Amino acid sequence: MNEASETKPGKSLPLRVMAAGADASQLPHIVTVGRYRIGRVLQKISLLWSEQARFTHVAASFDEAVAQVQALNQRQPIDALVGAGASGAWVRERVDIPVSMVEVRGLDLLQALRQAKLQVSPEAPNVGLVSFEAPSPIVAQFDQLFGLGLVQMAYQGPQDAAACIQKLQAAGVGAVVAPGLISDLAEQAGMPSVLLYSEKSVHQALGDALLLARHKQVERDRHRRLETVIGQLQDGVVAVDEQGRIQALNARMALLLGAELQALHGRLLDEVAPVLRVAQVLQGDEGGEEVVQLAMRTLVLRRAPIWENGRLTGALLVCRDPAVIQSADRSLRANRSQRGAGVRWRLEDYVGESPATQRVRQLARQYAATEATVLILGESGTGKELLAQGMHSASRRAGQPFLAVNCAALSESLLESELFGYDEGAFTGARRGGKTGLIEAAHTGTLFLDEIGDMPLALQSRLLRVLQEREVLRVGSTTPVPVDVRVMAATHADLAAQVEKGLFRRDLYYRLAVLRLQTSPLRERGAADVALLARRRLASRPGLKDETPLASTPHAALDLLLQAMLAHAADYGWPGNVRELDNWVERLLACQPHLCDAQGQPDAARLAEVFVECAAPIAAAATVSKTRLKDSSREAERQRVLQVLQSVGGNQTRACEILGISRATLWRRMKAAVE
Ligand SMILES: Nc1ncnc2c1ncn2[C@@H]1O[C@H](COP(=O)(O)OP(=O)(O)OP(=O)(O)O)[C@@H](O)[C@H]1O
Repeated sequence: MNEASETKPGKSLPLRVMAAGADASQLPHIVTVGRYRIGRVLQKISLLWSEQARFTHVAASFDEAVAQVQALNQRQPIDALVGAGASGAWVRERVDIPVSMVEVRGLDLLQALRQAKLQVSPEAPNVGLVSFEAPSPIVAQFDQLFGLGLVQMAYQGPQDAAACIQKLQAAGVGAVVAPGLISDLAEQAGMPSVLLYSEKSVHQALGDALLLARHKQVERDRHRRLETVIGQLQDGVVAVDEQGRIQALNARMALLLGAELQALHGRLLDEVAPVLRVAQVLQGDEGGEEVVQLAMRTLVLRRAPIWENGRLTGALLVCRDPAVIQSADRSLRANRSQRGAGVRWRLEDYVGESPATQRVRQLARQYAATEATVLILGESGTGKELLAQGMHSASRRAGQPFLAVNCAALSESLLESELFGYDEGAFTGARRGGKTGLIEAAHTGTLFLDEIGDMPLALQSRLLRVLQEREVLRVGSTTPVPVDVRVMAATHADLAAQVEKGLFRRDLYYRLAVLRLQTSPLRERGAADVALLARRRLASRPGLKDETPLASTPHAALDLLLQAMLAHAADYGWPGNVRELDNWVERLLACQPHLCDAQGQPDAARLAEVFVECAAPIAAAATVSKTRLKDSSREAERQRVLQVLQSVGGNQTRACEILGISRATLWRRMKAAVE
């Protein structure tokens, strides 16, 4: 047999034959393995398949073949292998690539035996049949039945191949049918041999290899896609198989593990980074989140087992930078709090040129630049919320949520869940998934607590904890959530006096009153401020908001009316402050035609009729001392509330509109009225 054209052992021979125009790199990569005779057959037949696959031939056997296949796979991933006989089985046991084996078929065997029989000599008339590992019992039965005179023999590998030839010679075998190695050795020993495998079975093996390769290729493409996807992630991601070997990871994870991405594939993760304790998850532990130190960084590690069809097939580990989590958390909370994030006012909207107003504006501007808690004191309708919003807008928190809650308007339990939120199942009727409280929702922004003086004592303690610890505990939860919230509080009440009476916690009072603002009631701000405010309010009404100055035509008449209205209210106490003034302006607009006489001049009597509030008792009160003025105003307030409520049949919303006060103020005044 001619061995001259044989590829030198140890060299890989790429068979570069393919259809014109096809992109070779897209074709599956199949490697045929075999030396000598089987090697040549594999190369020859694979040429015929070159349009369907890219072939490389490894002309080696056993361990040498294993080493070459592995090296080749590193350079150009192999989709499938084709092997035969003992060497093929040897390689199949040792590499992680699908192998298609060249099989021996019955008819092929008979054909081969016939060919061998034709080559025996009278001195050695027997035909030998060698198979790998064990002789075939079926062939033995055939031999017995038909008296073929076959000498069957088995060999276990390269170590007993030479001995096998000697045994064949000793048994008078003149020609042998054998797999690659034995048939080659027989030829070398001068014994004619026929290859056990037919060309047909080699074709069949190549066809099977192609199917395996296509399957592998699809899997590899999927894997590549997965790696591309996880490559985009900011987090470090690694997936391991059930043994803890790295199957896929991204560049970020490779960086954290301190090695090249490619070099990490297939390595045991527990050896590379024991701190990730992957073995624990592979034992079925559900993992969860924990903080670990990796590559000199503090990371949040999330580990999860991978289950497929009820079987644990690996684990997924994700390492996150806490800074990324914090920023996501911030934006989540900010989004969540959109429900109340509307800030309408800025500090410039706090109108007034009286020294007291200017001073408040100036102080508010200074406070806006700090992070300290602010307590705003003043009567209802004097712009306390306006100032809080203004400071928020002028602070570094502008753009973040501004959430307001009126502590007087809610019952204790409602206020508690509104402010602190609750966990799922915290109480009967608690919403599924729990609820985020306003304190949490205001994270990175400002929380405005209106009417803080009305906050129940139990909640005062909880609020104090938030201010001291900078964390909030949801109702029913034991895990505090860190928050970064600036608190501004407001009250019309004399909080210091409430502290003395034990109605307000002293420690909370000091916490809240780090910075203070005192708004002035309208009656103390002087006629100029009142006129200025009234004009601004009038000018901001829809339809009047044009370029034309109020005092010129066509608004001159209106301005005249406004002046008359203010003159009429010169001694009025404005218990509802700016909100009430607003209400007056509204009334003025609505009653405008009725308020003028036939000459178009303001009619004092009609004014008095429409603006009844400043009739005798209040006007008279304006001349008495400040304290008495307050008392008389309060009395007037009470009377007016009762009067208005009566006139609207107890409809509180309507009464608020008429009085120009908030519901909380109405509620307070109603309380005072029944006391
Ligand atoms: N100095 C001011 N300049 C312009 N508008 C003002 C001023 N003061 C109050 N207002 C207006 O009066 C109305 C009530 O203001 P705001 O709600 O801020 O008062 P408040 O003191 O918080 O009242 P309450 O205690 O009843 O909640 C708002 O429409 C606000 O714009």
